[in-house]
Amino acid sequence: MTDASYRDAIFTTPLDRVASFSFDERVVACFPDMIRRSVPGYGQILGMLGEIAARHLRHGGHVYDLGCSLGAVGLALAGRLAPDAFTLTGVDLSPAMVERARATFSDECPEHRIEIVECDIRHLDYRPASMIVLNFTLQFLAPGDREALIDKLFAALEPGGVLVLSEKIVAADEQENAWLVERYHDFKRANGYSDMEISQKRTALENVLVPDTLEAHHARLSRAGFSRVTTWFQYLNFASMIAFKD
Ligand SMILES: C[S@@+](CC[C@H](N)C(=O)[O-])C[C@H]1O[C@@H](n2cnc3c(N)ncnc32)[C@H](O)[C@@H]1O
Ligand SMILES: O=C(O)C(=O)C[C@]1(C(=O)O)C=C[C@@H](O)C=C1
Repeated sequence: MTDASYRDAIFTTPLDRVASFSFDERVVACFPDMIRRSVPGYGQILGMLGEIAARHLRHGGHVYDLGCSLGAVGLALAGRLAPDAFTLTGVDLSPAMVERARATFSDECPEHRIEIVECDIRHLDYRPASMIVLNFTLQFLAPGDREALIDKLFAALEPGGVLVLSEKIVAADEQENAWLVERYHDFKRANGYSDMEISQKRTALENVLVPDTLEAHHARLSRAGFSRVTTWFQYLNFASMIAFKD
């Protein structure tokens, strides 16, 4: 990374009132550490995205990385594919994320054709694309806005294109869900988060990150027109799907 990345200590002190989570400067400063310690399988998903791109991306095709944060998906693709293999547009709404992502790409892979746009992914004018990635981003959109975005992305994809969708998920069965969430909290504890940090972050994410069930994701993708949807990764209550357009 271009700038120093700090250890996530955002919820280490007790707060009288926990504000809603946002991707502000404090989060940006510790984001690489936060996401690796908070998302089970995050590094493995990034590694596999390079392989999926190598397999499914048309040579020279365009990629969208929606909610790109600091550009981890673009970096994974640039690490796996030659500069002439693809062009990529990373999109994020957070100015602090965008600024650092731009600096990272110009420092780390200046030969790759990667641009970062500061924009709401709901309002972007999409050009035809061969691969679209939503790596833990759809979950932050209001539930009522998700279907329209997926429909728009289906329309932007070329025939033969793929959409990769990674999300925190909820299980429809209450007992199953409780077990997954408990083990997820164990995962966070094992990664150095205290009970207080876990509980305050959970409060901060209420109504900000609203997870869907895997079934709801599959149904939405099918309704949009994707001919096949596969859940290729799941680790506790985090999953990644790939949807194919004929
Ligand atoms: C969990 S992070 C994504 C992580 C990133 N994709 C990665 O793999 O490292 C979610 C990102 O989505 C962005 N975001 C949320 N809602 C958005 C929207 N409507 N338009 C654009 N970006 C959005 C946030 O600013 C944040 O950077
Ligand atoms: O910490 C949590 O509970 C999470 O859900 C992790 C999660 C995510 O899934 O996007 C939440 C916010 C941060 O962006 C990083 C990771």
